[in-house]
Amino acid sequence: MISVSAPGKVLLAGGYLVLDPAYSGVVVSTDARFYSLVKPTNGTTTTVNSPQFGSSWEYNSAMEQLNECPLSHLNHYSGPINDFVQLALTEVSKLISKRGITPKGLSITISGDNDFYSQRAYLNSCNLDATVENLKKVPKLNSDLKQISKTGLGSSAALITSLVGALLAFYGLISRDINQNDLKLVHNLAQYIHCRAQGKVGSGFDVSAATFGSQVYSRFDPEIIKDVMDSPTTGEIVDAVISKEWDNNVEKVGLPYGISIQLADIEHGSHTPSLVKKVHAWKAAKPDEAKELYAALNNSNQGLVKVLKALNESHKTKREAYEHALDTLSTLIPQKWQENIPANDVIAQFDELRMVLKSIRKLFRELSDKAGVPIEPEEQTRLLDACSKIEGVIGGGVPGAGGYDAIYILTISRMANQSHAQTQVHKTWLEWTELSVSPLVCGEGFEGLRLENAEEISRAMGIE
Ligand SMILES: Nc1ncnc2c1ncn2[C@@H]1O[C@H](COP(=O)(O)OP(=O)(O)OP(=O)(O)O)[C@@H](O)[C@H]1O
Ligand SMILES: C[C@@](O)(CCOP(=O)(O)O)CC(=O)O
Repeated sequence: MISVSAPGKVLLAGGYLVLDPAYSGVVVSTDARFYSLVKPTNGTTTTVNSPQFGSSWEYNSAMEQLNECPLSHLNHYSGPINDFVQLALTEVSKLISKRGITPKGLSITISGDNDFYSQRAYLNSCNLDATVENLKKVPKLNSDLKQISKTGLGSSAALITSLVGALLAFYGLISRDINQNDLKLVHNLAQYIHCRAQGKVGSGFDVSAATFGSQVYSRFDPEIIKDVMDSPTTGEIVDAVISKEWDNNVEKVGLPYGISIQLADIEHGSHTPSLVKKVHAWKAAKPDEAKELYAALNNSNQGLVKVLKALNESHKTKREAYEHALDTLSTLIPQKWQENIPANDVIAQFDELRMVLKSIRKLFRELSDKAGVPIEPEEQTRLLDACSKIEGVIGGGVPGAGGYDAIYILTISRMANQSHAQTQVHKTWLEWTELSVSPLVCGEGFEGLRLENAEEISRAMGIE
């Protein structure tokens, strides 16, 4: 028995730009994770159980036979066909057969931490407000969801990455201590499967975060997988694609010590592909204007990378000044920070972070105006502005493609306890009436793919 997990993601900066290899994005991996548990059975069938979807999918035979009758789906006894799961199984089975391994009968269970799915309906049914305290009381890996509504953490990318990782580890194609080469293999295979399952080649930052954790990401060349997107594949083809030289770039950078991320799911929601389509239409119609705005956004995004690195470095080399900055700024409203800069250069770095987040938001609003797309809609502006007036709040924004989906806020908070800033941000959300704002419990996880204690995960999933 083996269990492998992969985290969710929040794209702090780089929405739209990250689709172009010339630009990079800053992505934070969450401590909300997706878990895949793989158990050998004596039989020849492969069963995948998803307690959260209330579904099981049974495949007609051992994975090697699936290989002979690709994608056949004999006994689908509860729930609709799950293209994401099915594609992961078939493509992995082709690869392991090609590498000379005989597949076994398996029982697989997949579950995501509660934050991947909105718990609103569940809390409502228990007459509870959407507060972090109440969310913490929801049973782990809640399978009593009243409806499946995603919160934007990238459930499908984390699901595919954890499943691919678990199967490759089970069959010994990656080692159990998961080294860099193993991560590359999982990344390439999961990225290819995820693109194929989605029917499009996105930037892939979600699979990259699920594999490598928090990072500065620039994308791979879509040409690497373009040819195999629609055509039938064999083990040879899958192996050739994942063995290519992928040119994606991953630089590990996380949130500096003492900074935590607060996430909220906004009930309204937006359809990401429509936003992307409209932005691209504007870009095609006004190439010069778009070039200029993308350059400015890139400048701010790079500024974010630079200041995150500088703060991480200061935490190592100027510990005392760093701790002093945390103590000072956690009690001040952001607008007062600049007055304290002369006394402490780490405060200047925190203030720079505040300014760079503001400038990214400003440029996203400009993009909203110019492209006629609500990337930071006015309702979100009002909510973010209200949060940005709280002591100890650094700033925030709309993650990923923006829209009405979600917001993130960075606060000064030492890890262990709930800081004043966090409490006030959550209070603001609970009392907010213009939009329905529901907090997520997770924070940054930093880590990517991880081998889990299979017994513990099995117990948490309620499996004997
Ligand atoms: N617990 C689960 N069990 C089975 N399948 C799941 C589970 N969670 C997600 N999936 C699969 O992932 C699909 C959702 O993928 P989709 O790309 O629409 O969402 P997403 O990855 O959450 O997107 P976003 O980037 O907005 O967070 C579902 O239709 C299902 O096939
Ligand atoms: C707009 C885009 O750059 C970001 C989408 O991010 P999200 O799914 O909204 O977190 C698209 C992409 O990178 O695939």
